[in-house]
Amino acid sequence: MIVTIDGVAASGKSSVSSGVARALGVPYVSSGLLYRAATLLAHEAGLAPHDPALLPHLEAQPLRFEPLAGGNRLWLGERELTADVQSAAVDAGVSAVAARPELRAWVDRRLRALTPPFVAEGRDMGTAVFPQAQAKFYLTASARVRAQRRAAERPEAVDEIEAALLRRDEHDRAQSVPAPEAHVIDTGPLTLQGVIDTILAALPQGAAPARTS
Ligand SMILES: Nc1ncnc2c1ncn2[C@@H]1O[C@H](COP(=O)(O)OP(=O)(O)O)[C@@H](O)[C@H]1O
Ligand SMILES: Nc1ccn([C@@H]2O[C@H](COP(=O)(O)OP(=O)(O)O)[C@@H](O)[C@H]2O)c(=O)n1
Repeated sequence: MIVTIDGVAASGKSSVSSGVARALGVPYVSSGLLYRAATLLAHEAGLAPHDPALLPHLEAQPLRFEPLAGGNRLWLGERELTADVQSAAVDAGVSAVAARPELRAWVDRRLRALTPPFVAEGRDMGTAVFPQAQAKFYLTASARVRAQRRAAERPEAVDEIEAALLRRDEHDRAQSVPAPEAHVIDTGPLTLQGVIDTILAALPQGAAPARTS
C-alpha cells in the first residue's frame, strides 16, 4: 500500500505524514529531504544546479536516507545531515535544484527503489512518482498560517518567512499540482491531529488501522 501526501511548503506534510504512518505502522518517506540533500551537497561542492558535474558528484556521495515513521534521517557517511538541510540557505536554493530534470530523476530513482508499504510526501508523489498509490491527499493553508507555523521552528521573522514561502510556491508551481483524484485538505482551520484523523477516515477499507472505539 502507498499513500501520498503532497502540498505546498510548510502545509504540514511531514508532521501529518509521520502521524498517519505511525497510525498505520509503516514508514513515511520525505522526498523533499532528498532535494534538500542535493542542494546542500551542491553548495558545499561549489556546484551550481545546472553544472553537469553535479549529478556525478551526487552519485559518488555515500548518502544514506533512513525513512522511518517517527522522522526521516539523512547521513553522509558518519555525518548526519538531517538538521543541516533545514536551513534558510537550503530553502532559498532548493527550488533551482528541483527544477533540473536530471536531479528530479536522481530523487525519483531513490524513491522508487523503496519497498512499500509507506506514506510518501512531497510535491509530485501522487502525480509523477507513485501514480499507482491507493490513496492521495494534497495539503494547503494560507501563506500567513504556514509562515506562523514555520516561525515557531526557525529563528527568522514571520514576514520574512512568508515572503520566502511565497517565492518557493511560485518556483515549485510546475511540480506541485494535486492529482485529480487527490483529497484536498485545507489544514488552516484544523489541528495537526485533526488533519491526521481526516486522512485516516478517508483511507480505503483495509488500509486504515482498526478502530478502537
Ligand atoms: N493543523 C496543522 N496541520 C499541519 N501542521 C500543523 C498544523 N498545525 C500546526 N502544524 C505545524 O506546522 C509545522 C510545519 O509542518 P511541516 O510538517 O514541517 O510541514 P511541511 O512538511 O509541509 O513543510 C509543524 O511544526 C507542524 O507541527
Ligand atoms: N516531491 C518533491 C518534494 C520537494 N521538492 C522540492 O524540494 C523543496 C523542499 O521540499 P520540502 O518538502 O522539504 O520543503 P517544505 O515544503 O516542507 O518546506 C521544495 O520547495 C521543492 O522545490 C520537489 O520539487 N518535489
